[in-house]
Amino acid sequence: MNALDPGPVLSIENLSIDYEGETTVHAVKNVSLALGRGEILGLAGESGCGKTTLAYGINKLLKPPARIVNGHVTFHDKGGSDIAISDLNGEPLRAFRWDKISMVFQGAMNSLNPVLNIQAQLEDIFTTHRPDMGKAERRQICGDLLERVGVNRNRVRSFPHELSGGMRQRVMIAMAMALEPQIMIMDEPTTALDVVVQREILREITRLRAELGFAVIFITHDLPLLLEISDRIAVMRGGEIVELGDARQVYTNPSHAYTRTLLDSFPSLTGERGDFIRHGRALEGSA
Ligand SMILES: Nc1ncnc2c1ncn2[C@@H]1O[C@H](COP(=O)(O)OP(=O)(O)OP(=O)(O)O)[C@@H](O)[C@H]1O
Repeated sequence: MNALDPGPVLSIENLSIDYEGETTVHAVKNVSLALGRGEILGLAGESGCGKTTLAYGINKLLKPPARIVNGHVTFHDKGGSDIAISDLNGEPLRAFRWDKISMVFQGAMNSLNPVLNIQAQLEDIFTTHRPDMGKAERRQICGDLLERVGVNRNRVRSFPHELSGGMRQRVMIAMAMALEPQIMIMDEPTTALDVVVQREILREITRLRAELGFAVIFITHDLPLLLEISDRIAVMRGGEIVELGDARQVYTNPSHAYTRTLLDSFPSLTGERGDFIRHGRALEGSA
């Protein structure tokens, strides 16, 4: 975090989201949260607790029957201005999404267009959002972006089916990073990948965060993984945040009984296999 600019990059105040129907589901209940600039915030909780609904709510991606029934989400731009995300619509909202906050989802790698090569798909972001950028610069940046996420730049000519799942997910992360957003929301971004590839990508994300300074909201039900990469962890249950604290404190001394239950449900957190967590960056006291 930048010591000269300690303010949050995002504030969520009393956000409540319902799915309206014959029986209304209160999916997110009165959530308040401040995301620090450059912080990795892990959002944990069992299936159905409201994590994805909250992520969509932050970026105004919800569709009916979902409805924000209360609360505000404010983005604090590094330029100093505040943007009320709930008030954005149409073109300003579309521009805001890639530019200031971007998202990567679990199935994101399958959303690449199968008939266009990677170059065309990466370039499209710049032709849309940076129309004044020249072709040569665009091409250069597309290659740079791939290298940044650990994919050889000559892969720009590949089509999605020529890449492994891990590579495609890296391409999606490159796309989400293309405009250097101040926040990246990642919803189970590595769940579909094998453990080795998952770890490599997570290492890449934490390295890039250190290099570029973006904040991350990282969503997963995999608490051990969150303990490894997060500065702070929020635990959701039944639409509410029941615990919010730094990763070490959540691991060693959770304040809510439910967090303990969640921690105990991961056998890898106990015994020798838990070593990797205790030696993790966030838990070494320097976070
Ligand atoms: N389109 C919908 N219509 C009605 N209810 C919905 C809809 N989508 C989600 N819900 C409900 O909202 C609640 C929160 O769901 P959400 O998908 O946000 O949870 P989650 O924590 O992200 O779960 P998972 O880890 O399984 O993705 C759940 O009770 C779910 O059944």
